[in-house]
Amino acid sequence: MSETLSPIDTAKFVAAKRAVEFVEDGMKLGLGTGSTAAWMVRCLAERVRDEGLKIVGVPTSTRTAELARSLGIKVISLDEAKWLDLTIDGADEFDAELNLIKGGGGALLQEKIVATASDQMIVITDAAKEVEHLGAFPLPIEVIPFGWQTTKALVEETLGSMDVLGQSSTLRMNGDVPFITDEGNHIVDLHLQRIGNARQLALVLNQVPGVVENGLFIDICDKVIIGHGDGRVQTKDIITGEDSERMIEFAESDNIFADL
Ligand SMILES: O=C(CO)[C@H](O)[C@H](O)COP(=O)(O)O
Repeated sequence: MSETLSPIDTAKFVAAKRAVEFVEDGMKLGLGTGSTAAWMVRCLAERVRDEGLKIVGVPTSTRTAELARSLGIKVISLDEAKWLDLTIDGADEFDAELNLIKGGGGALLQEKIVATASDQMIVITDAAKEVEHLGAFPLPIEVIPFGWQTTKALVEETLGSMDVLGQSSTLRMNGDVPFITDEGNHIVDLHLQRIGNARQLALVLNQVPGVVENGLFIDICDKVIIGHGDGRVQTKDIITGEDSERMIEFAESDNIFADL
C-alpha cells in the first residue's frame, strides 16, 4: 500500500485518516497524545487547511498542543471549551468491551479528563493492541512526588488482594531521572500480566492516597478504529454494534507527508 511508510505507520495513518472523517464543522475536539494521535492531528490539520473545516482542539499534552498549533489548529483549554463533541486518541491495549489501558506516553491524566468530558471517544490503534484480557501492557498510575515510594508500596500491597497475576511496580524513568508528567507528577508502571476485574481495579487504585489517576479507561471509549499495514481499517462501535471494514486510499504526494 505504501512506498515509504512502514506497515505500522501505515496502520496508524489509515486509522487516523478514517477517524477524522467523523469530525464535523464547528466541533470542539479532544486531541489525544502519542504517535497514532499525532497522525490524527496531521490528518485533521489537512482537513482544516484544504476544506476550511472550522474546529477547535483541546490537547491532552504539551506535545500535542505544540504539534496542533504548528499545523494551524486552533487550541483552547478544556475550561474554555467546557464540553467536547469528540475526543480521538490512541491506546496501549483495548478489549472486546472497548475498555482500555492508556498512559504509555505518560499523558493519562489529561487524556482521561478530556475523554470523560466528551460526548464520544474514538480510539485509533493498530491490531496488535487488541487483547482478550487487559494487563500485558504495564498499567501506568500517576502519583504525586511527595512520598511516592510509600504510595508505590501501598499500591503493591493493595494488588495482593486483587484479581491480578503480577504485583510488582517500577517508577518510570527518563534517562537517569524520574519521568515527570505535564502535571509535575511521577508515573509508576504496574506489571500485572493479566487483570481479572479491570473495573474494580480502576476504582481501588484511585483510593490509595498519593495516586492521582490510573490508566484504565472503563466505559469511556465508544468506538475503536483499527488500522492495518495494507490500508484496511476496521471500525467497531460498542453503542451501535457496527463492525465493518474498508480500505483507505491515499497518495504519498498528499500534503500531510510533507510535514514529517
Ligand atoms: O496513552 C497514550 C499516551 O499517554 C497513548 O495514546 C498510548 O500510549 C498509545 O501511543 P502510541 O499511539 O504512540 O502507540
